[in-house]
Order: sequence, then structure tokens, then C-alpha cells
Amino acid sequence: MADDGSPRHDGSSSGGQQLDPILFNQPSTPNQNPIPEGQDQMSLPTRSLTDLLHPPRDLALMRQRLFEVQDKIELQVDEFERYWPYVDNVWVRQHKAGTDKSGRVFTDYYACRLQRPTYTPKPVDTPRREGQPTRKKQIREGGTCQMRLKTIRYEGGYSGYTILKVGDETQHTHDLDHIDKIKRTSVLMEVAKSEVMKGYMPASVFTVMNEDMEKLTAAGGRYLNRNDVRNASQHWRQVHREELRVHEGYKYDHGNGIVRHDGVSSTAQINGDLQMIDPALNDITLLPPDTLRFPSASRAFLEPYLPPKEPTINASGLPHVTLTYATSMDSSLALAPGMQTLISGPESKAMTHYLRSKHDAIVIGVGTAIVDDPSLNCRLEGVGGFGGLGWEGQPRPVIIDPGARWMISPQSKVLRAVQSGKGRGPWVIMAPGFAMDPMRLEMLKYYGGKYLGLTEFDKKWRLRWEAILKALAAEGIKSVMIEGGSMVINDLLQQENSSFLSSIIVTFAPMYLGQRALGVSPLSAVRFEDVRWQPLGSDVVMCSSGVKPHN
Ligand SMILES: NC(=O)C1=CN([C@@H]2O[C@H](COP(=O)(O)OP(=O)(O)OC[C@H]3O[C@@H](n4cnc5c(N)ncnc54)[C@H](OP(=O)(O)O)[C@@H]3O)[C@@H](O)[C@H]2O)C=CC1
Ligand SMILES: Nc1nc(O)c(N)c(N[C@@H]2O[C@H](COP(=O)(O)O)[C@@H](O)[C@H]2O)n1
Repeated sequence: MADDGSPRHDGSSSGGQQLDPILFNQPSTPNQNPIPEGQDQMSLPTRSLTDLLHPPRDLALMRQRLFEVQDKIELQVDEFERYWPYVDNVWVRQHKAGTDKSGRVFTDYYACRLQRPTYTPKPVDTPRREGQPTRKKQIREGGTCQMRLKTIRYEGGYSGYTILKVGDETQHTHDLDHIDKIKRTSVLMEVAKSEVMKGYMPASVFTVMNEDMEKLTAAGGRYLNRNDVRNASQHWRQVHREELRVHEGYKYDHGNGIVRHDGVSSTAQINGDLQMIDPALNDITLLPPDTLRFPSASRAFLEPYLPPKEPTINASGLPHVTLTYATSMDSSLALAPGMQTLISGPESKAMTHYLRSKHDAIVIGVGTAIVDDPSLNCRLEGVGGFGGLGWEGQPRPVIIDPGARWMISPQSKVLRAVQSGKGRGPWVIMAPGFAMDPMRLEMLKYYGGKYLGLTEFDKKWRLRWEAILKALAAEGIKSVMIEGGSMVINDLLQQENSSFLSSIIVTFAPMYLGQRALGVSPLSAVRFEDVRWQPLGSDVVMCSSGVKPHN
């Protein structure tokens, strides 16, 4: 551990303590190299025609994103393994994965295919070994593009890939189509090989693969030719010198090659069969049962109070801050201190998740973390883990826990959300002097979280909100949604802190929580400004752009 109590960046714990694999649910044998080496002639293909006919969602868009790498791309492991083989014609691995000391973070570097020097074949009269046939090698274009990227693979309670551009180059010197013209993806080669291995002639495989040209193009196969299919299956055909046939419904037509001769194409038949057996392939996205929907028609009233589309850290180094919570008509958050109480109706609950999707981080006090054991993820349809890719729209949970009171464990809902790819690892804000024990620190890191140490206090010896917000901004958080609990809300509505608030969004539910309830009421009177009230289901939502003292 570093002097300030923070975890060392090498991922090792202090005091020589070992990770308990059961406690952390650590995989015993991490997958060292999940990237399929699809071009290997000896390997068995893992793709089939089905992969062409039922490509991953938004394939053309994802290929373009993985080609350009304009922004950091985060993908879950299965998503990376699904999409990467469709762009491995672009990216050539430079070195094998380097690992950090924790053994759970693997970094690979890739360069654009056109970074390699141009290959010029040796003159044909170059002496060859006896019996070796002369190979016609083409000039391979290269040396023109300096685009590079790295993939960082995390393995642990949090698993996934982060893909980032490296180096000074900001864009390729060519487009994706240009690469598709000169090199085929491993998916295309594997599909071709697997079809030949079923006993079909390369020419027939080529015809069948070309049947749905739109899908073939989306997969990078616009320039696929018969030779590619022959090359993909060459080794297999040499070993298995059996007679190959044409696909059912196709025939050899002199002068035209293999053509379809009955009404039903092979691909249409495969499509039909698949729809019978596997509804998941029928473009129905299976969503987790707790997925929430907040209709577009209900969103407009929130628009002026949301963080801007491209939020920026303001001149004072502060992010956009939204305070949001749900209260009863007697301004209570829970039936009693130490209790969690459902106040929001289903519509306003969905609204809260919509708000979560619009912020980089959710902040709560440790009182709420202990009482509620919250998941602190976004369960809105379309965000990562709920129909979306990676962790898109998933906010970072942040717990203010100056005294390290939160006993986080793998059973905590926030970590269960991480484990299932439905949320991000939490950050814990602590004060100096209260060291979290090394096992908990290590666990936080294992689940993709971390600890932030702050040393700036206000006159009540609480951490200064300005320091908290600036620390988050320094970590790249541009918008923060603060949810509670009572102490946090009261504190932020006080005059010395209220200027940090960009918006306040409060749900009022039609209920009294009674006189034993945990209330919300700042020390001094305040009045909300620039207010808009909106009925939502049986609740009413109040949006405001800030508070001022009320005399
Ligand atoms: N209805 C709703 O919308 C919501 C309801 N809730 C409810 O609220 C209740 C919890 O509220 P409450 O008990 O007040 O707890 P809080 O969640 O407000 O947490 C308070 C604790 O967080 C730490 N903390 C917060 N801010 C600071 C700061 N600036 N500096 C230092 N420490 C800070 C302190 O920890 P320490 O004491 O260790 O110093 C403090 O005691 C629960 O019942 C929960 O269900 C929560 C959120 C929303
Ligand atoms: N908007 C809102 N309405 C309520 O009725 C609530 N009780 C809360 N509580 C907040 O939501 C957190 C629970 O989050 P998960 O659903 O577990 O992700 C809880 O910790 C409070 O911050 N909010």
C-alpha cells in the first residue's frame, strides 16, 4: 500500500497477503489468448455460414468504430470476441500480451496493416528448393499508415476490454474499404473453410457466401473472390482428397459457374431453419428481466436539466452536478433511519435510471450504501448489460466513506452487478487516517473499482464538496448524479454547497411516511428556482436549476 493508504498501482496487496480465489470468485486459469487466429490453416474453424447470415448487431457500425477508434471503446469479453474477428484484416498484432504484476491486466499493441513495409516479391529466377513449385507472390502494399491501438483486457470480478488509440496519428491514411480490398477478415476465411469442410466445392461456397451481398459487405467481404475460398480450404483439401459437391439447390452451369437452380436458396433455407430452432437468432434481443423502459415521450421535460451532450469541466474544475432523490409529502426519504423504503412509483423509478444513464457517476453517502446495499447501476433498456454494448450508459458508483465503514464483499449488489457485466466497479472516497484493510482494497481493485483519498475538510470536519467534485473531475468524471441519503442531501442544500448544484430533480410520491421517518430538510430555509413540475405516473417530479436562501 502507498503511504496515503491507496492501493499500489502494481495491484499487489501490502503485508504479503494473498488473494483468496474463493472470496474473489477468481477464475483459476485465466484465458491467456482469446483472440482467434482465424487465418491459421491448421486450426478448426469456429465460424460457419450462420455467422454471415446472423451477424452481430450493428456490425457495419462497429467495424467502422473499431477501424477509426476515435474514442475509447469498452467491450465485454464476449462482445470483443464477437466483433474483433471482423476487423482483424485491419489490425496486426505487434507484440503478444504484456501483463501487469497483478496478472489480470493484459495489453496488446496493434498497428494498421498498411504500416508494414511494402512487400516486393523476389525475382522469379530465385533458386528454390528441389521440388518446390514457383509461387506467384503479389506486391503487398504497405508503409503508408501509422495508426496504432492497444487493447487492454481485464480479468477478474470485472472482465472486459478497453480499446484505445496510441501514438500521434489521429486517423488512417485510407478507408476501411481499402483494407477490405487487400485483406480478408478471419471470419470470412473461417466461414469459407467450414463450408468446404462440410464437403462443398469452393465455387459453390463462394456462390452461397455471395448470396446476401449486403451482409457480406457488412462483414468486410465485398471483395471476396473464389481464390480466397480456395486458399482458406487449401490445406484441408490437400489432406482430404474427396469429391466435393455443390450446395443443395445449386448446379454447375457451363459458362456461369455454380448457380442456384431451385426456388429456395441455401442461405434462405438456413435462415428459415434457424428461425425454427433458435428464436434468439431471430433478431430478438434477450434482455435481463429487471430491464426498465422510460418512453421517449416522457423525456422532454427533463431535457433542460440534463448535463449537456458533451459535458465539460467548468472553469472552476467542477463537473455538472444533479441532485436527485424521492420523498414523501412529509419530505421523508425512508420510514425510519436505517431502513430502505420504496418511494418512487414505476414510472419515476424508470426516470431515475434514465437520469443515471445521462451521468458519468452516481454518488451516495456511506449511510445509504450500508442500509440499502444498492446496485447503483443503470437498468434502462439500451445501456450496456441491458441490450447495449460494453458499459455504455453505465455510471460509475461513488461512495463517500471517510471512515472505511462500508463492508464491501462479493455479495454486495454493486459487485454482483459488476460480475454480471451490468455495472462498473465502485470508487470509494476516503479520508486520511482511516485505512481500509488490504483485502478490501484488493477486492475493490479486482472488481474494477478504486479508492480515492481526500484531505480537505470543511469547518464541521466533513470532506469539502468542492474537493470531492474536483477529485472526480480529475478522474475524468464530467457529470455527477448525487442520490442521497439524508445527510448528503441536507448538506448540499446548505448555502455553502448549493452553488455546486447544476440541477435538482425531486420525485414527490403520494404518501406520508409518518413521524418516525428519516426526513430531508436543510438547516436553513431555501427556495427552489426555475422550477418545473411534471406528473409522472402517480408521482410528481420537480425539476429546478438551483436553490437560494429563503428569508
Ligand atoms: N428516497 C431516496 O431517494 C433515497 C433514500 N435514501 C435513504 O437515506 C438513508 C441514508 O441516509 P443517511 O443515513 O443520512 O446516510 P447518507 O447516505 O447521507 O450517508 C451519510 C454518511 O456519509 C458520509 N459522508 C457523506 N458526505 C460526507 C462528506 N461531505 N464528508 C464526509 N463524510 C461524508 C458520512 O460518513 P461517516 O459517518 O462515516 O463520517 C456520513 O455519516 C437510507 O435509509 C436510504 O434508504 C438514500 C438515498 C436516496
Ligand atoms: N429515486 C429513488 N426512489 C426511491 O424510492 C428510492 N428508495 C431511491 N433510493 C436510491 O436508489 C438506490 C437504490 O439503487 P438500486 O436500485 O439498488 O440500484 C438507493 O441506494 C438510493 O440511492 N431512489
